[in-house]
Amino acid sequence: MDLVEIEQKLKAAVKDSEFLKKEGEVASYIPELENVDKDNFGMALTTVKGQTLAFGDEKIKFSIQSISKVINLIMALEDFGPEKVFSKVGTEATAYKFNSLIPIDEKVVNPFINAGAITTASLIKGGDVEERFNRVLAKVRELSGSEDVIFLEEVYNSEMKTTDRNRSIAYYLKSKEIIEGDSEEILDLYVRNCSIGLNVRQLSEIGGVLANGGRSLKDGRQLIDKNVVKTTLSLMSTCGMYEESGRYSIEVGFPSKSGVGGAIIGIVPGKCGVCTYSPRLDKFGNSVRGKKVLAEISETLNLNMFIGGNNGNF
Ligand SMILES: NC(=O)CC[C@H](N)C(=O)O
Repeated sequence: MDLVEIEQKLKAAVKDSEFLKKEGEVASYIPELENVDKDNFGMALTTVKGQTLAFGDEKIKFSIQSISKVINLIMALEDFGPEKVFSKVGTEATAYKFNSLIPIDEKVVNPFINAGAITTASLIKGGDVEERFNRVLAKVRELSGSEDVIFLEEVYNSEMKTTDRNRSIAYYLKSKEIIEGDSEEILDLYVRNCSIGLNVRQLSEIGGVLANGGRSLKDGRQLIDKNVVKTTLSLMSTCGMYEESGRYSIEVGFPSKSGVGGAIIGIVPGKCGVCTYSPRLDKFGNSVRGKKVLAEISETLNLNMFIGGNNGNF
């Protein structure tokens, strides 16, 4: 399939999803997240050859929110290795909401709920919060191949004022000795990471690197260790879409991660990264229109990992 054909299929999927334009609600528990045009829609796809196609509101920057959980995990694994990381967070899915305290026992059930990502944030090396956050920003810039990744201060301030639930999670994790260090600082880093601002093109480039076994799309340099990529993508496919992960996997069939800002990043190993942005969410916190578009292109572009046959012909 050539790029022109891919482009046609993407456009068709966007058009076919138009009937969902008003479906779902924008997240309001972080007040600043309501401050967007609810009908925005953008998408991008980046092949492992480094070609990117982008449509719609492709220039609009939104907060990465829970997609930062992927970055937290990658950095924790690189900084401390799997043994330490998986002594603190597990590898199994949960039926509880992303901000629940229930899936915390000896460890947190997985790294893709808030408690898990607060834990992995605690395993990102650096001196103070500033230094650690700068490392995270540098990583996102490197992976997206773009310096124009920003910190959305209004989103950060808005969440910091309303983040009682995450604050209680951080203190609870400290009381269980799952995290070490200052709970407030770890919470601060977690929320800063959620407030990173970028667009669909930049996120799909990150997806492209993950689809390329962690190698740069520009010069083939290994930007993320291969084993870290393997672990991250496995967990995304089983836990990336919260308590909807199983259903989503049936319908879409490749590792993905969503955020309450309205974005979804998807990775089709060996083929492409893809990103949708549409801020209206379902009750689980996943973008309604994003899911529909990804389900359609999974079929029309043969991206479903669980279907063999003609799947290699991307
Ligand atoms: N699901 C999400 O995107 C959650 C991220 C958000 N910053 C929170 O902690 O609640």
